[in-house]
Amino acid sequence: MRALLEARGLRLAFGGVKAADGIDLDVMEHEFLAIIGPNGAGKTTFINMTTGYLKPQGGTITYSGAEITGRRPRDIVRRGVARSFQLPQLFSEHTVEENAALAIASREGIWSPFAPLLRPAWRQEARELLDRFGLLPVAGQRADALNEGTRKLADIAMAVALKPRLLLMDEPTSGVAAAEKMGIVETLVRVLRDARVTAVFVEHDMDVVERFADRVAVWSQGRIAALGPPAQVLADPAVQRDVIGIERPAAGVAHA
Ligand SMILES: Nc1ncnc2c1ncn2[C@@H]1O[C@H](COP(=O)(O)OP(=O)(O)OP(=O)(O)O)[C@@H](O)[C@H]1O
Repeated sequence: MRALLEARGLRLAFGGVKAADGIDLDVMEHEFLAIIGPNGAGKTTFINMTTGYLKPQGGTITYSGAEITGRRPRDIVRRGVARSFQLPQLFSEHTVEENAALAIASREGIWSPFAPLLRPAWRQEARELLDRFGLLPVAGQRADALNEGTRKLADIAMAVALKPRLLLMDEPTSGVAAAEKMGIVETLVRVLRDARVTAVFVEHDMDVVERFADRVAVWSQGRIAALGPPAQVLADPAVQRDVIGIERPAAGVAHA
C-alpha cells in the first residue's frame, strides 16, 4: 500500500535552531497518526511545511503521488489537505453556522462574507456539517461565545467543510477542560472515520494518544525519535523519560 503523504529528508533551521533535521515519515491512507514530543521539538513546523505555511530548506513532501514541497497553502488545500491550528481561527463576530457557510463557500472559491449567507444550499450544507459534529444546538451562537472545547470542535468542523482527504490538527485538545476532552475527541474521531479522512494530530494528552491513534511518532529536536503503535512506543523507557515524564508526571509520587 502506498503512503498518502511521504516526507523525505525535511530540513528547516531558524538561525541555529534545527526545527526539522531530516524528517522521514509516511502517513498511510485512513490512519490516525499522533505526533508527540516536548515543546520546541518541531511538531508545528512539520505541519506548517506540509500545509505550505513554511518552505523546507531541504527534502521533499509528496501527497497522493504528487510533489507539493513549497507550494502555497491554497494550492495544497485544493488538493485535499486541510489543517486546524493550535488556536481556533473562527470569525469571532459570526455565528457558528455562518462560519461553516463561509468555510464551504471558500472551498467553492468564494471569499465574500455575504455570498454564503445568501445561498440556501450552503446554509443547508453548513447545518448538515454542524449536525455531524453535534453542534446544531450552538449553530446560532457567535463563535466568541463558545467554550473552548466547542470552539475547538467548531474550528475542526470548518476544516472538514473543505472535504479534505488528509487533515492535520495542531493540538486539537489543548485548552479543553479535562471533563470535556474525551467526549470532544470521540465526536471528532467518529466524524473523521465516517468521512474516511486520514488524520495527523499533535497531542500532549497520552490517554488520547493511547485510545485514538493507530501509530504515534515521537518528535525530538527536529527528528523522529520513535515511531510505532501507541502500546509499543509509549512503553519505551526513553520515551517515558524524555516525553511522558515531562508532560505527565507519575500520579501519587511523594515529594520530600
Ligand atoms: N517562524 C519561526 N521563526 C523562528 N523560530 C521558529 C519559527 N517557528 C518555529 N521556530 C522555532 O523552531 C523550534 C520548533 O518549533 P515548533 O513550534 O515547531 O515546536 P513544537 O514541537 O510545535 O512546540 P510546541 O509543543 O511548544 O508547540 C522552536 O525552537 C521554535 O522556537
